Amino acid sequence: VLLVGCKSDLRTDLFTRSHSRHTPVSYDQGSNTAKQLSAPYLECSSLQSENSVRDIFHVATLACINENSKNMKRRKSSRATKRTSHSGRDVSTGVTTHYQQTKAKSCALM
Ligand SMILES: Nc1nc2c(ncn2[C@@H]2O[C@H](COP(=O)(O)OP(=O)(O)OP(=O)(O)O)[C@@H](O)[C@H]2O)c(=O)[nH]1
Repeated sequence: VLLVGCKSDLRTDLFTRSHSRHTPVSYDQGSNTAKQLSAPYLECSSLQSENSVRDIFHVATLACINENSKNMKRRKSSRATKRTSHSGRDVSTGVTTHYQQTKAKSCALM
């Protein structure tokens, strides 16, 4: 989960500050809410910079890739444990069995 504060330009917009009934959220408010969610906090303004919006997608993409690779590592290690227990060998020795080697080569990524 990423928490994204949008329209960050309104924080410094004089018209918004003097005429709007709503007060823009401060960086600290956004950041604290993100902490409660255990999520990174980012801000952007499509009005000020297209790059800032692109950066959000960049960070979100990297977060997805990292999450996927973590999940794959978790899946791999749980499969290794299963294989080891299936082969009846002790994992704590760190010895790679022939069974593990041949199975690892046959895995398919979807
Ligand atoms: N000040 C400011 N206004 C913005 C920004 N991004 C969008 N707006 C304005 O917000 C309004 C809504 O923008 P949209 O791009 O239509 O937002 P949306 O949420 O996709 O709206 P829908 O397409 O109706 O779902 C428009 O008047 C935009 O000009 C921003 O970064 N800063």
